[in-house]
Order: sequence, then C-alpha cells, then structure tokens
Amino acid sequence: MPPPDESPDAANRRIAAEEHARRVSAAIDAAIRAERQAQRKKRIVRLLLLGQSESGKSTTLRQFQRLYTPTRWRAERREWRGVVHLNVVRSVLTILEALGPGTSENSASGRKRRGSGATSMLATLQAGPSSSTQALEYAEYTSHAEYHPTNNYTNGVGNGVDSDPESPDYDSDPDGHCQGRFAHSPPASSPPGIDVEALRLRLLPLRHVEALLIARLVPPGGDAFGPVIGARNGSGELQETGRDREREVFVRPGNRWKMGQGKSPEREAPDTAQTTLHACAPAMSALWRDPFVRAVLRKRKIRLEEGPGFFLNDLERVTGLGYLPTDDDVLRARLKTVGVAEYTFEMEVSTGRETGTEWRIVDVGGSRSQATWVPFFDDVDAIIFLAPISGFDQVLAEDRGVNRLEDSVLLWKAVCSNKLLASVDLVLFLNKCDILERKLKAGVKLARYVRSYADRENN
Ligand SMILES: Nc1nc2c(ncn2[C@@H]2O[C@H](COP(=O)(O)OP(=O)(O)OP(=O)(O)O)[C@@H](O)[C@H]2O)c(=O)[nH]1
Ligand SMILES: [Mg+2]
Repeated sequence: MPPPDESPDAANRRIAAEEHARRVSAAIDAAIRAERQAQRKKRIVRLLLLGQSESGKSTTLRQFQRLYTPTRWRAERREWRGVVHLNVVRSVLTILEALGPGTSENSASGRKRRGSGATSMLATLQAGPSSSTQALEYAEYTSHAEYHPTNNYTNGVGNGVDSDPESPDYDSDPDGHCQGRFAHSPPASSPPGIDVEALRLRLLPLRHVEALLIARLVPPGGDAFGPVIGARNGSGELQETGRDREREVFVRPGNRWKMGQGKSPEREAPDTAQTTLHACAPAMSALWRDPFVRAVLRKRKIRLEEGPGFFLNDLERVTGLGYLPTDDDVLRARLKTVGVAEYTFEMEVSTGRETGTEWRIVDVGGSRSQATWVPFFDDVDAIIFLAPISGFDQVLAEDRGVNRLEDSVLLWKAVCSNKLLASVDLVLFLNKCDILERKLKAGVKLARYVRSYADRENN
C-alpha cells in the first residue's frame, strides 16, 4: 500500500520505479524461457563404454577428459598421485611375496624344502658362492618350478599372467635361461647379490603405506566406495584377507574418491605415504633391478611390466618428494572400477560441428561379477567397446580358466546380437596394440593361442 501521506510527486516516482522493476522482472523471465528453450534444443549424446575388466574403459574416459576438459583434468591430476603410489607399493609387495616368505615365517626346516621360496635359494647362494652344489640346487629349483594357474602371483593391479604353462619365457634375456646364468656365469652384482631379508626389513613400512593409501581412497564407512583388499571390520578398520595381493583395489566410478583424498589432512605436504616411499625408494630400486629377483619373477611368469599400473621403471621420479603425476602417469595408473557412473562433458574446447553438444559417457565396471550392463542400454546413442588384443595369451583375473581374447569376442558377440541395441552405433576399439606389438616382436606365437590363425606369419 502507498503511504497514506504520499505526495503526488512521491507517488509518481514510486509508480515509475515499480514500472521499471516490472520490466526487469519480465526480462529475467524471458531470459530464463530462452535458456530453457536452448537447452531443449541442445543435442545430448550418450556413450556407453563396455569391455572386460582391465580393457581400458576408464582409461578411455580419462583420455576424453584430458582432451576436452583440460582445465579440470589438470586440476585433478594431483589426486592421482596416491593411485600411482599404490600401484608402486603393490608391485613391490608382489615381488616380495614372489620371493617367498621371509625368514621370520620361514623356519629352518621350511628352508630346506626344495622350492620353499626364492628367499631360501637366494640365501643358499649367498651363503657360499663357491659351492657349485648349491648353485646347482638353484638351477634344479628353477628348472622344476611349476606353473600353478590358480596360484599365480599378480601385482593386484592387473597382471601379465600367462594362460599357457608351456609358453616360452619371451621376456627372458636373450642370452638364455636364468639357471644357466646362475650356475655358470653369475651376473656382476651377484652372488652374493642382494640381501633379500635386509631389503624385506627395509621395505616393511610399505605395508603401512599401502593401508594408508587405501584408507585415503576408501574413507571409512563410505558405502559409496567399495570394500578394498580385505574388508572393514566392525570398527571400520581395514582387515586383510587371504590372497589379498591377487585382489585389486577398487573404487566406485565418479569423483568421490578424489574428494575423499582432498579432505585428507595429509593431502598437502608433509604426506606420510610420500615421505615413506621416498625413503624406501633405494631399497625398492635395488629389489627391482636385481638380476636374481628378475630371474625368480621370470620363472614364476610374473610380468609386472606388461600389467597395468606399472611404474617400477620410474621409481626415482614417482617417489620424488615433489612428484606430481604427468598426463601419461594418470593414463597409465590402474584403479579398478566397480559399479556405474555417468560423466557429463561440457566441452571446454571447440569440437567443430559438435560444438554445443553435451556428451554423457557411462563408465561401468567390467569384471564378470558385475555383468549388469543391460539396464544402461536404454537411451544409448553409441557404445565404445574396448577389446585389448594383447590379451591373447592371458587369462581373466576373475576366472583363470578363461582366455582374455576369447572373453572379449564372446562379450562383443553378445553386444552385437542384443536386440535392445539394434539402432545403437557400435564402435570397436582394439587397444593395447603397443603390448601386442611387444609380444609379437618377442616371439610369442599368436597361433599357439588362436588356432585359426594357423601358419600365417606372426606379424
Ligand atoms: N600399454 C597399454 N596400456 C593400456 C592401454 N589401454 C589401457 N591401458 C592400461 O590398462 C589398464 C586398464 O585399466 P582401466 O582403464 O582401468 O580398465 P577398465 O576397463 O576400466 O577396467 P575395470 O574398471 O576393471 O572394468 C590401465 O592401467 C591403463 O593404463 C593401451 O592401449 N596400452
Ligand atoms: Mg574402470
């Protein structure tokens, strides 16, 4: 109501102000209507990433992020440091486990048993390089080491597990078998070589670092995050379960694990995980570079360098105190996905004809236990199917009886024949070509695993 004693001048001013306010309000309403209309017109493309576990779905998504939302990508790069570090720690722990139980767990009687672990044979060698019997014992051990498909050691971040016990040691040194080198021409650094037990002691803190990094990725009680290695007990502590090294750390897709890290008071320096890793770097390096250790890994068919999340050749760099992951590090890091998440891309960079298109990319976990992709087929415009062709001589981590390439073919057939996808564009990415090339160059025969390839040239 106008004030009762309003003068005619004041009334005119008030009416003019009200008129102005009405015009402003109408303009805002019109702008909102126009924006809604524009949004309705905006094209939305929904892409679904499919493929077996470790096929590279999340990596492909990261490539999209790197290319099309570079500012956000750069801002988030640092959050991957923990993942890279976890990959490193798990690789090193895998090596230590492959070397057999430590002396504390390895009684004298245990050490006498042939094949009780590489530690014992290294200890034997270290005890007396002059003893040819002992060297021969080692040679015998290595030549009798058996392949147990269910008992392979992997780094827990994927694996280079061979699907064929008879397959050649194609990554072995061209100069011959390790037992030959041990028995007849020991490498310069050994014997006595490295003291595995001393290194094991020096690397004990890695267990703590592992727990710390996992806890950071998986905040206690957060049910948006999957359980990791082992499970949390009633009081929220992580408890390791058996064969943990063979299990992968995973997060549910989305950015929440990154936020989890961000909240950590340790995010900025000093970061305990980082300083501990830095201190352990020389010991980790010594372990990884040692020819004895390499020989044991070869014999056990543990090919860390072929598996995902391999950073042991970059130890000095990634354990540096000021380490910040590079683009390449983020793409190479491995963090298993469980569940499903949709990422919306508002392109920062011009994409030509597609400018203004909103991209929604759905990333799913690919391991067999979660083969529930069908609900996401609805409304999908295109599917990018990832098939790592380097997997022809590997088996699935979750089912060691299944060849990876064969699994990809079956999944691909299932996708192609699904009626719900009749009008969906299918894009097939044959990736991990770099690994395929390395394998072929090293002489692994494709026909040995893919019989229909017959006697064609192995190229
Ligand atoms: N050398 C090589 N490595 C690749 C390639 N593509 C992906 N990788 C690596 O292989 C691993 C694949 O992991 P992810 O992208 O997490 O696989 P995923 O399909 O999302 O697996 P899940 O989440 O378990 O379903 C990562 O460490 C990648 O760096 C490739 O073309 N070459
Ligand atoms: Mg994934």
